[in-house]
Amino acid sequence: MTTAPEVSPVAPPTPATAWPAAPGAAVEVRGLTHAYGARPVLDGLDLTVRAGEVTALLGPSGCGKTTLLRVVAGFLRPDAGTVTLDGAELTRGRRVVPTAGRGIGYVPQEGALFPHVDVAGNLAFGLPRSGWRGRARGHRDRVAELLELVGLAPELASRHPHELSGGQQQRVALARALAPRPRVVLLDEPFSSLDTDSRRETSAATIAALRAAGTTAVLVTHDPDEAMALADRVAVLHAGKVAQEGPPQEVYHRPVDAVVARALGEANVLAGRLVRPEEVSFTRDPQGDAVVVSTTFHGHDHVCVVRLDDGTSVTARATGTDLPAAGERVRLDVGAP
Ligand SMILES: Nc1ncnc2c1ncn2[C@@H]1O[C@H](COP(=O)(O)OP(=O)(O)OP(=O)(O)O)[C@@H](O)[C@H]1O
Repeated sequence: MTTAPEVSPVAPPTPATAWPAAPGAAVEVRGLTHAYGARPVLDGLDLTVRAGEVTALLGPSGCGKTTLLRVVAGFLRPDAGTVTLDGAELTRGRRVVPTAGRGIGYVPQEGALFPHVDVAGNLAFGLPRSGWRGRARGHRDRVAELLELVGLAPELASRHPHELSGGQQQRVALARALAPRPRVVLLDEPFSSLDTDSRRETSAATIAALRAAGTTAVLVTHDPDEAMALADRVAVLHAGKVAQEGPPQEVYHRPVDAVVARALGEANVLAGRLVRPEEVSFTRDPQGDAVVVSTTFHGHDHVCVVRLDDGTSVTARATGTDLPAAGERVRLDVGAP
């Protein structure tokens, strides 16, 4: 059962309804610990989210990504640790700044929109409530601006959520989260329910909108390709902590351990050295030291599993049409792709 956090408000850092564009903000998470009953999920987790950047949180199902987002958003009170936004503490001991006072937007996987209200109504929900006179006009302008920001046509303002595609719905959910000009937006696997084409298009539009708004973002995903393609930095969660954080290239090519290496994609660990499948090449050779176990076609390339004579299994990526078949002998070379 999920229980509501006991919220003992401390003064929010700034009003959540600030109309002028807020600068990007950095979130600092220190020593965050949370257990559901006796089961620890976060265990002294540290994470820095840099201002104006997109940080992807990557990790397998159940590793605590959503739990971390819920703590940062203020939906869940942690057992221990601190969260600060722009240097202002959001948690202080067992007291927390309420969600509404944090200046943080949240985009869940799906189903975030109010079904009986049109798009304009959904967006208006995220807008500041101050200034009654001229508000309708101001809201109309802002709704148009928000739709443009997320790459949606202005005519969609009068549609209801069920008259939109899944990708369009997620863009409206993002626009609504951006409406009050939050300093940070947290996105919890926002593209997971979309099919491949819509996913690519929606994720690109989402990142473009975040960058245009200059909003700091945390994007939860368990897809390493998505994390590396979309984010400025990637943080890999493992065993309740951030195992490694850094730019995608760095985490991919210089993982701190095999767990991080595998979180970012296929990896071979040979005699203590990490080798990515694209760094392994092989040529047909009856005198070679390995035999092909399987070859799987992936459109852009093939993934080949090859077994060395000492029993070590190695995964390689290969392009071309004349590839050795299962059972053929090959010679392996390891080097830069
Ligand atoms: N309210 C809750 N009560 C008890 N256990 C929970 C609760 N919420 C989450 N958990 C458990 O805590 C662990 C972490 O869950 P969390 O949702 O944070 O993981 P996640 O990394 O976001 O997973 P996914 O990628 O599948 O969404 C899981 O084992 C989950 O079953």
